[in-house]
Amino acid sequence: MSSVVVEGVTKSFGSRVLFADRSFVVEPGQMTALTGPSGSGKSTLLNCVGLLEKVSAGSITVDGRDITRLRPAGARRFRRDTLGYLFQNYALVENASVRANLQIARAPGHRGGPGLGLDEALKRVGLDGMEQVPVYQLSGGEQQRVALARLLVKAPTVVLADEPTGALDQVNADMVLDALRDLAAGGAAVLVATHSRHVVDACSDEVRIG
Ligand SMILES: Nc1ncnc2c1ncn2[C@@H]1O[C@H](COP(=O)(O)OP(=O)(O)OP(=O)(O)O)[C@@H](O)[C@H]1O
Repeated sequence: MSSVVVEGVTKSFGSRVLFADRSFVVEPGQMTALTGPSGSGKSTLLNCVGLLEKVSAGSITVDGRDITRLRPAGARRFRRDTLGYLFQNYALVENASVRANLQIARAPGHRGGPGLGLDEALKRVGLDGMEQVPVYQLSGGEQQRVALARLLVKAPTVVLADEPTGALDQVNADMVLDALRDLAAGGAAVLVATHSRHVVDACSDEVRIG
């Protein structure tokens, strides 16, 4: 179980301050919506928690460790063992099969929950029978569902989702929200950047920036 403690975080690009002195906590079991106008820095803040961007000031503590101070090897371990993400570009290996993309999620040493088996996860997202298909042959919505299945297999203790229902129809959007809620119910700390009221309503609380 991991809580994410964001304390006094500021992010600037050059002289432009995107957000300043932001503090909030996402507890294990909580699904928090991150909202704010377009350009306010929601994706950037998720990227800071995912260690894809550096904070300009402040700390982000997970399991009592300030992850903004991790060296590259520690950052890699954090991403591999603790973090799961559902971003707009899906971050899948396009030439590999659906099954291979899910197998990567269970790297040795990961510290997530028990997670779903591969077959169960594929069934859950409606992609059973497609294990051998290379990802590049799938539609955008199907790729999004592979990324979701990968999260369910990994069962990470910190989950970051960036506009996870943006490109999906209602049925698939609800599938994504149900899965994220299940991860939270299993003890994950889930942070979801969104403009959608429907997504905010599915969350247990809301942090606004901008
Ligand atoms: N590497 C970078 N260098 C300079 N500016 C950047 C960089 N990354 C993001 N920005 C700027 O920071 C601002 C915030 O972007 P971000 O994508 O975090 O906003 P957002 O709140 O997620 O927006 P949206 O709701 O439209 O997705 C944007 O104006 C963007 O151009």
